[in-house]
Parts: sequence; C-alpha cells; structure tokens
Amino acid sequence: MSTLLAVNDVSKHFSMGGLLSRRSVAAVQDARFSIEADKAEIFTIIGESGSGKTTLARMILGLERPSSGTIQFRGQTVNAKADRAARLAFMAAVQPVFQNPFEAFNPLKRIDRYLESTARRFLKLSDQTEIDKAMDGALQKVGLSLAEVKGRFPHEMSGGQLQRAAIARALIPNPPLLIADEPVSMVDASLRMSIVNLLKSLRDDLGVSVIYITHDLATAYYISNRLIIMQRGRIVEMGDARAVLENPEHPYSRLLKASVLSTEDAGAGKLGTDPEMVAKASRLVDAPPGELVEQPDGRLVRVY
Ligand SMILES: Nc1ncnc2c1ncn2[C@@H]1O[C@H](COP(=O)(O)OP(=O)(O)OP(=O)(O)O)[C@@H](O)[C@H]1O
Repeated sequence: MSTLLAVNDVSKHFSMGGLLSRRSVAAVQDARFSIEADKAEIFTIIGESGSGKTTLARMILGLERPSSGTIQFRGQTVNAKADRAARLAFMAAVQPVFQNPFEAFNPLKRIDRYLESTARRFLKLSDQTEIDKAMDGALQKVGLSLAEVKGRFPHEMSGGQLQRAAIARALIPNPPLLIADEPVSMVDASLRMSIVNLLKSLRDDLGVSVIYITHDLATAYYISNRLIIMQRGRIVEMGDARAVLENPEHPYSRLLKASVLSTEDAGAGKLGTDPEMVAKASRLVDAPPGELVEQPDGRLVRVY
C-alpha cells in the first residue's frame, strides 16, 4: 500500500510580541499520521478554537513551513520553495476548501471565471469547449451544472450553493486529496448536511480522500473514518472515528464529548461544561506530555 500523505513529527512555533516581550506559541507539536493512497477516507481533525487545526492544514497545503518535522505527499517533501512546476503539480493534487465561501470568491467576479481560471491553470486547457466541459463535469459532481452557474456572481447564490461551487472548483484538477477547513460552519444549518453528504459521496463515489477539519463532533461522527483530537497543538487521541467518539479515552476527548452534549454552542467551538472537567483537562496541558500509546483496539491515546 503506498502512502498519499505522511505527516512526520511536525511542529510549528510562532514568535509573538516585541523585541523585549518575545514569546513562542506552540501551535502544533509533534503531529504524526498518514493517509494511504488506495483507500479513500475522511480523516477528521477535531479540536476547539486555537488547538492548531488550521496551522496543521496550512502546513499540509505547503502554505506554512513546519518548524520541525516533514510532510510528504506521494513520497515528496512538501516544500513551499519547490520550483514552479513541482509546486503547481502539488497544488493540483491537494486542493483546499475554505470555511467561508463568500470570502473564497471575489464578490465582483463571476463564479464561472474562477472555475475557468482553475481549468486553464491546472488542466492547461485553452479551448473554450474543453474548459466548459471540465467546469460542467466538476459542477455535476457537486449537484450543480454550468448552465446554473454561468454568469452568476457570488451574492446571487446561497451559501450552500456557493460552497458547492467552491468544492467544484477544487475538484477540477481531479485531486486525490481535499483539505476542508470547517467547510460547513458558515453554511446555513438547513443546508449543512447536504455539504457533509457531498464530502461523503466524494469519498465513496470518486475515491477522493478528505481531511475534514471541524469542531463539530456530530458531523465528524457521521462521516469520518478516522479522526484525531487535538488539544493545544497536541494530538491526544487518534483512531477509528466511531470508536473514539463513542468511547473517548483521553480526559480532553471526554471533555469535548461531554461539552457537546451539555451545550448548544458546540458549533461555535466553545467549551462550556462542568468546570471540574475543564480544570482537569487544562491541568494536563501543563503536565509534561506523555507518549501516544497504542491501545488494544488500535487507537492511540496520549498517556496522562
Ligand atoms: N500566524 C500566526 N502567528 C502567531 N500565532 C499564530 C499564527 N497562526 C496561529 N497562531 C496561534 O497558534 C495557535 C493555533 O491556531 P490555529 O488557528 O491553528 O487553531 P485552530 O484550531 O485552527 O483554531 P480555529 O478553530 O479558531 O480556527 C493559536 O494559539 C493561534 O493564536
């Protein structure tokens, strides 16, 4: 089995503050996981706000350089400074889907223009009929069509439709991997499940793997094959999504699950739960980090 993506002990530190008050923020610490090439899956990264999800995603996309460790895609190290051809090939294969589709599109630019420039850039197409065919093909995959989208501006579509169009744009180069950072959190609740189901069908019908970043345990449970739970930059638990979410073992994973059950604003990424549990999980952050240890069911849990 060949490896599509390998994240090898990756850390990212940011320097903050002025000359005299400089401090370092450990956004991601020693992240390690891999995704296989011939087994499409939805691999979910869960954690509350500030746990390092986006930083990890940006490193996988080559937008941020790890402070230590390496990320390899199809055996090649992801390198923001690679030559243009290598960078373009990588960008075609690992496509992002962002949180807010209204920010992903320029409000003054017609949506099909975005899709067209993606087709020109990554598929090297110049013939209009071929470009239209590639755009329509990608739009059909997300339940839209070129006829519906052509000539329309972002504000002329719903958030759900626009997120579909953003996913269609990402699909144009036929990528094996999508990195979807909170793709449903800005979409109306009534349309959210249709986007979640779309990600599922991309995996099942097109064989596309998705790194799904969220703080929403319910959708994570529904679509993920495997997941990792991150607490302040560290993976605290990793394994089969249902096993972990049904029976979380790390105190922070338990806290996350309990907070979802006890609050209504889990969708906002906030934790509001039993103060004792919060204190217990927070104390773990200051304790020296234990190892990730494999459990009998195959999951990894950080010793605490
Ligand atoms: N460019 C940066 N400079 C300094 N600190 C940063 C930078 N980017 C992220 N951080 C810090 O790194 C930590 C992790 O942030 P990150 O955005 O990765 O978390 P997140 O889990 O994606 O949060 P959210 O769900 O709010 O997007 C936070 O403490 C954040 O303030």
